[in-house]
Amino acid sequence: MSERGSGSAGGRGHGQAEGRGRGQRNHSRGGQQRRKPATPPPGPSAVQPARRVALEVITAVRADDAYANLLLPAKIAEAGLGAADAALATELAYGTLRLRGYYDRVIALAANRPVDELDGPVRDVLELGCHQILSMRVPEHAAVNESVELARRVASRSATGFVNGVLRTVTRTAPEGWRQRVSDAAVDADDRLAALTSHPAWVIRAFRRALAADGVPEAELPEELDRLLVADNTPARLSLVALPGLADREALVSDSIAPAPLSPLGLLAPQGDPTALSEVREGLVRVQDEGSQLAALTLVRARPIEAGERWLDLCAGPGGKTAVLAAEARLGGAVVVANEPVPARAGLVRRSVAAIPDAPLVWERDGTTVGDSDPASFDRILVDAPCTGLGALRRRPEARWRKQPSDVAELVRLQERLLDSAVEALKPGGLLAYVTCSPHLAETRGQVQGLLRRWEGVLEQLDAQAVLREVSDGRVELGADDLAAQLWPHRDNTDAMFVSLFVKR
Ligand SMILES: C[S@@+](CC[C@H](N)C(=O)[O-])C[C@H]1O[C@@H](n2cnc3c(N)ncnc32)[C@H](O)[C@@H]1O
Repeated sequence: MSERGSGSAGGRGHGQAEGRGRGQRNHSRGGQQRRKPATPPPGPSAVQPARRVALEVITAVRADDAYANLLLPAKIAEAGLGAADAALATELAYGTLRLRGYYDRVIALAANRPVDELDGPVRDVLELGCHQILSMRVPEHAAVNESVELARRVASRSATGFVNGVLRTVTRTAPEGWRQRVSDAAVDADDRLAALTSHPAWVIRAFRRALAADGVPEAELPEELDRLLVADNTPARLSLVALPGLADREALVSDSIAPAPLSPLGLLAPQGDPTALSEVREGLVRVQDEGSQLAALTLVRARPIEAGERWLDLCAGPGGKTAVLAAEARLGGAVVVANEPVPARAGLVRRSVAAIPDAPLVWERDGTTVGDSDPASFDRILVDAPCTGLGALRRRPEARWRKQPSDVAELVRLQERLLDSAVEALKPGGLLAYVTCSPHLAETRGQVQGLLRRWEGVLEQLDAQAVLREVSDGRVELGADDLAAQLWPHRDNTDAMFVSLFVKR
């Protein structure tokens, strides 16, 4: 660390209390000095429930691989938080998980040691404290004092002094000053971008390649990449889908709910509890990113539905696209089979379609075997394959830290096997949509090239871009002159969904 010994709060075992005024020299650079120091470490006191809930979620994500979007609502309900505290807990947990890569750099500088050397619970408390100090308008004394109190509860007694010292050091330099220090400490340009935007460097490289392949000229790549990384760190809007034939989208539009710009089924609502809408409670309106709606509609609207068609959603869990397919199929007289091999997720698929009359049959099979068990059986198949999920970072705050580059090859192999199985299960003349919520080229355009090579003379690629333009009334912004379509958060305000379409000869 270039700042070693320059007055950081660390430099000793974190179990040792940091005496006030020692090791706390100012790190700020010209004009960025902070006003007054935070108050001294408090004695035992109550922790605000929102902070306690946020810390429990952050710790469970780190230690138990929990999913924040599933755990947080449960913890909020368990703690009986009201709307304001629930919103605060959400900002604390999601914001910290999203930006922890950046906060770890700040902590390493402030503590003068790599964060890997810290005990997990201490690191969690420090990251949560940094989020409040550097990104929220929480008064410094509240952020520091409550963090010390949290440390008292989850770590050793001596860790409280360490947490107090590190966070007090953080408060002494303004947020812009920390950005400068983190930038100065980076080893190269990609490391700097990774640090400042809180993305793993390998993800940044994958995004750069995907943007280039999507037609972004080299000179525009840095700015376009910046916009994408910023969009990833901006919480997604609450996007809803009104299931066709079951909910009247226009009737739901109000002062606070607007029609979504791209999807003919979509609505945009203010952040908050979607179940405040009775149609959401009844399962007629569902929370779903507009990009996912467009992906499902690409398969549906590629050509008119003929009564009696059989459709297969090969990788259906948790059932978001299944619900759209099932509602559309019902209107056109088609039937849907949804397949999801993970039993708990198959349960979610059943729930997602429970409100739809003639709900789809749900199989719990390995999708790679369906081509053998049910050859030439379906008129349309959606393969919304398991993927790295790198296109949905806005909505899944911790997802960027979960995957490793080594995961990509295994996922690509599974996607290939699922696609081959789907081609076998498709009737001649049938339609196949291959979709991922990842822009990684190995999972998108690379996968399409391989598929067309393996099934030369059998599969023909169709113009998914043209279908998407028609579905969105020309409003979707697409890049490369290609048959497949790549959506982007910074351009389309959707997840980075990749959508491709094929017909079997
Ligand atoms: C990207 S998600 C699908 C999302 C879903 N289509 C939706 O819109 O809600 C991929 C799903 O594929 C499932 N999956 C994993 N391995 C599979 C396999 N061998 N066969 C079929 N599905 C599989 C995962 O459990 C996961 O639920």
